[in-house]
Amino acid sequence: MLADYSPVRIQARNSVVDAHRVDLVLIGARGKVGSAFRRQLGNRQPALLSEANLDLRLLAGFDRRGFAFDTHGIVPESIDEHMPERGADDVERLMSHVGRHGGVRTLVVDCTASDEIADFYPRLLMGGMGIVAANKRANARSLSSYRDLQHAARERGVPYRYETTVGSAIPLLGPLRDLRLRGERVISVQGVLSGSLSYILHRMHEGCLFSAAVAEARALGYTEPDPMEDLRAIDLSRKLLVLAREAGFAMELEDLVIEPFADLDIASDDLIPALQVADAGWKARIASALEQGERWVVLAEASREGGRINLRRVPAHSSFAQLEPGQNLISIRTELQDRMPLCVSGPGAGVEITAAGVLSDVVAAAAHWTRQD
Ligand SMILES: NC(=O)C1=CN([C@@H]2O[C@H](COP(=O)(O)OP(=O)(O)OC[C@H]3O[C@@H](n4cnc5c(N)ncnc54)[C@H](O)[C@@H]3O)[C@@H](O)[C@H]2O)C=CC1
Ligand SMILES: N[C@@H](CC=O)C(=O)O
Repeated sequence: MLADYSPVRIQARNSVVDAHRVDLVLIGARGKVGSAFRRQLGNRQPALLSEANLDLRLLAGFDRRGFAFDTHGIVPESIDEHMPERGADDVERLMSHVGRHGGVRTLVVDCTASDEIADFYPRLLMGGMGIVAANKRANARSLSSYRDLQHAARERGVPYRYETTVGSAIPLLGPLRDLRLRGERVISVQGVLSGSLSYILHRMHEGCLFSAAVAEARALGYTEPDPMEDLRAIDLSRKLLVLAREAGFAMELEDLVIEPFADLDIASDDLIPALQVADAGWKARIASALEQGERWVVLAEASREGGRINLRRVPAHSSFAQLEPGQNLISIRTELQDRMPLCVSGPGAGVEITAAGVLSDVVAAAAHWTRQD
């Protein structure tokens, strides 16, 4: 289970240098994104050491059921077999323990969809730990708690990155931040921001039934752990809120007008059969749009005045209607890019691509610390 992690010195340009060590604590370690992240981390560790002087060690990993912790570092792929059961209060103990793990820079990587874990962020940042999150919850709370997190990270000089929370691995929040730093005011953002809804609608326009399309999106790892969060546009509203705030709009959830994609009252463990009640209705709506040369898309948009999410019919030749299944497209209008808005596009969901985005954030977070040395 343990890797041989003696202190690492590496050969670089005819001299020997110490690698920059960063310890990782992975939460949601055996979830879909967490597992893919571990595989990718394990594959990249040697190259990151030799090419970027980064010694990224997996110090701890845990999920709802178990945890593993070793000060020497854990081989990322070994967690599946070696994760003793955890007790109810272990998260609290583990977080305190990690906080005391003196001297070494520690980065908490949150691959859960958990409010309980998001509650720890202020303490982690104020305690000098960095955070990389695929979890959207913390940034989608009140504007003041969003700002407090930004402030805590800045004050303590620790990295806080969450690029994958909007548009998966599409570079979106970073470029938005760059626009703001150079003083370019964003006027509005608009786009197809949900990977699962993009996939489901695309498949329905190809003739797939609604319930079957949802089942496919779930099997592909595009949906949230609870797919109803996608269908009710709850996940999408979190994304829009984060995107709007990163664009510089002082936005609260109440400023968004949200039309759920499918507002079914389902309290069943057997979700897919329960969704079949909506199959016929969707079939008719899709047929009617196609007959008129149109397609349905779920658009999310925000400006300083507010935001909205709704299902719309758009001409079949328009950019939003032409997306591949699961693809996102975001158009950003700024003072300097108004007539020709800045557009970014790419896969909006998917386990491997999201894990790759998390790994990019981890590397960027480690590089943030490296620059302070
Ligand atoms: N699948 C995708 O395309 C994308 C996913 N994300 C985000 O990634 C996150 C993870 O998604 P998945 O891997 O699909 O979910 P998942 O359900 O497969 O995994 C979640 C993991 O978190 C753990 N967990 C939940 N609550 C916990 C708690 N209180 N303490 C410790 N562990 C806890 C679970 O045990 C599980 O290991 C979600 O926040 C999702 O929104 C973000 C961008 C894209
Ligand atoms: N459920 C999300 C996945 C990424 O956050 C989506 O459908 O976009």
